[in-house]
Amino acid sequence: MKDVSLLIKPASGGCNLRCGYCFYADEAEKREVPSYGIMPRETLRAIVRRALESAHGSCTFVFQGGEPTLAGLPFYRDLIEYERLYNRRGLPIYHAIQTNGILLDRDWTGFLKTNGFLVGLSLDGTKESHDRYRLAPNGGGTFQKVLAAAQRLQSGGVPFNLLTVVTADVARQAGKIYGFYGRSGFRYQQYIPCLDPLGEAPGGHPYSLTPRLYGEFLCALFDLWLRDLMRGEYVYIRYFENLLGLLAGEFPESCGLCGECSPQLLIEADGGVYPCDFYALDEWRLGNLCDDSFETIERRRQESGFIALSRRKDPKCAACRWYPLCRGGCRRECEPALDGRLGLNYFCESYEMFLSHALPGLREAARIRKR
Ligand SMILES: C[S@@+](CC[C@H](N)C(=O)[O-])C[C@H]1O[C@@H](n2cnc3c(N)ncnc32)[C@H](O)[C@@H]1O
Ligand code: SF4
Ligand code: SF4
Ligand code: SF4
Repeated sequence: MKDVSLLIKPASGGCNLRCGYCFYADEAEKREVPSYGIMPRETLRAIVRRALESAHGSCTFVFQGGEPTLAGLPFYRDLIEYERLYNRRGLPIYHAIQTNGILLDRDWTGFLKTNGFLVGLSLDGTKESHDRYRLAPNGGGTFQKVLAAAQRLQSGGVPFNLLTVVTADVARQAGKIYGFYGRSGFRYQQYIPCLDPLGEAPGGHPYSLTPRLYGEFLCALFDLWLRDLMRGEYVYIRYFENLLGLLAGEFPESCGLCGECSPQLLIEADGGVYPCDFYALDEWRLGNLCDDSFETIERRRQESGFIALSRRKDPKCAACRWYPLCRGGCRRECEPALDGRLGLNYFCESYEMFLSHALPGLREAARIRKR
């Protein structure tokens, strides 16, 4: 393999929060073994060794969960030690961690800084929208703690992206949230449409995002972002950045814009491998990185038809004028797949509404960025 990139769950689905919408808690509940516990050191060692001995380019280790900080700082110190042991060819190694921020004290931020971790921090907008669903086990809100973690990252000089789940509440407050992030110096932002649990008809929860609300949210956010760009203030918003790349003929970095699922490797705490964070389910288990080579896992991925299915889109996409910028979106938004074909993306209406609103502005943004 050229570059190896692994999404690792060191604490499985274990978490110190109880966010009402958590898709991973939903997936874990649907498995025979909901939690694989904390990853044993021997498993971590085997994974790091296999990755570093198989790669011919770089190695990227992304830690996620559940809550990956629950594995504890010594786990990550051992990771660095295993990398030192097995990186005999001096390959470049990159690190990232996606966290709810609750445990991020000065020891953590110091470690993340020293070892060049890129951090994703989950914050759902203002206190009002964040504290609606991102709750501690006792039911209390977590906004103040996450804000303190963000400030600690800022003062420690650790680069971080905010990840904001676009719930129905968040969608109604684009201006308030974007303004708050701007005043707080949070210039790297990613917004993820809130997904309803697998196998349920969408729209059944107070957090459920409707296609119309999501379309309106994207339009409002885009106008604010473009206004800032025209004033010379640049804010990174991952989706808009990917659209600019697509317009310039580049390959998108965001998986849902590639036109098909990319070959991801999600590693559970027992070393088990799955094709995507959204499909860490028993029926999609591809093997175990402690025992199986990357070639074996790749062969099983092909046999499973996971990527092939993502190419069989709803017929509406083939005739759609927005396909070059939408590409049918993420497969998880096209469930249920029936008769060997994906359904129409649940947010199709949002993408049509947004792309027809934003195309002239995107072209203008591309011109401004070229100057
Ligand atoms: C499953 S969490 C794991 C990492 C860590 N516990 C955290 O919250 O950042 C990864 C990301 O998925 C987001 N997320 C959780 N449930 C979601 C849902 N139903 N739809 C979209 N994103 C969701 C979280 O807010 C977080 O940004
Ligand atoms: S903190 Fe992350 S893993 Fe934990 S419940 Fe919330 S979204 Fe899920
Ligand atoms: S389901 Fe979505 S995120 Fe997962 S591999 Fe497919 S396009 Fe990517
Ligand atoms: S806008 Fe709708 S029809 Fe067009 S490519 Fe996207 S999902 Fe398909």
